[in-house]
Amino acid sequence: MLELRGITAGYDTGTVLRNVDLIVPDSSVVALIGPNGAGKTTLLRVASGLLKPTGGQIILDGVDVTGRPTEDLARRGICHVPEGRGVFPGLSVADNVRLQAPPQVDKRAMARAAEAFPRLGERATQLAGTMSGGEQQMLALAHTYVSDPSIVLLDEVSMGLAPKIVSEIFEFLEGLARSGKSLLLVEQYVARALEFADYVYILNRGRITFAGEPGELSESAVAESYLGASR
Ligand SMILES: Nc1ncnc2c1ncn2[C@@H]1O[C@H](COP(=O)(O)OP(=O)(O)OP(=O)(O)O)[C@@H](O)[C@H]1O
Repeated sequence: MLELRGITAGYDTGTVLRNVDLIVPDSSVVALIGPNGAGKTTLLRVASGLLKPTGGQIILDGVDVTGRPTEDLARRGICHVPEGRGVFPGLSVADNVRLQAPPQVDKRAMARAAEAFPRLGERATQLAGTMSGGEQQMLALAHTYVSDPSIVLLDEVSMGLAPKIVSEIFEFLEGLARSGKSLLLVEQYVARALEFADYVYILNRGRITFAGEPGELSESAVAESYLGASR
């Protein structure tokens, strides 16, 4: 279980997150939604250790891991798929997959990636940067299968992709969830994310304005939280 307790964080330009509490229970899907600039990406960066919070704690399976480096959190089972895919465009698909894999699965890494997305298997020698946007996203997502994490942080993984590819990606994520992994999902397709999620948090201007089950959330509450941000 991942617990973010009273997280305050930001950049040189100012504080973005203020006293944020969020829990990702074991084997559950948590959706984090909110308007542009609310701080969703910043919160995922804190959760994976890429950004150190200025206040609060990160508790992973009961251990306080606040301030630990991102490699340490990765070893403890956190896998972050960042916004914008994060593949190495000048390397082949197979080399990208090998780089993502922990040493113990290195030799089986490409076979596992192809199990997750057969299209990657057909394109093992192609340079990642020459693949379509959807294929590059599959490559980034293969990481979540190959490295066998317990908690997966997903930042707008369907962004800018055709509906058919988005469906394929959601099917993959549903498979991950069924296999017992926990997901923390930042997603622009709010309705789809809510359908899939066990719990939902709304973040608005760096504060949590709703935490609960999707069924407790009315459409008007979602709309209000988004519209509220632009006032
Ligand atoms: N590296 C950075 N340096 C300075 N400010 C940043 C940095 N990254 C993000 N910010 C600022 O922090 C605030 C929150 O950004 P963040 O990307 O976390 O929001 P978001 O909810 O993910 O937005 P979006 O839905 O548009 O991706 C914004 O005002 C943004 O300009």
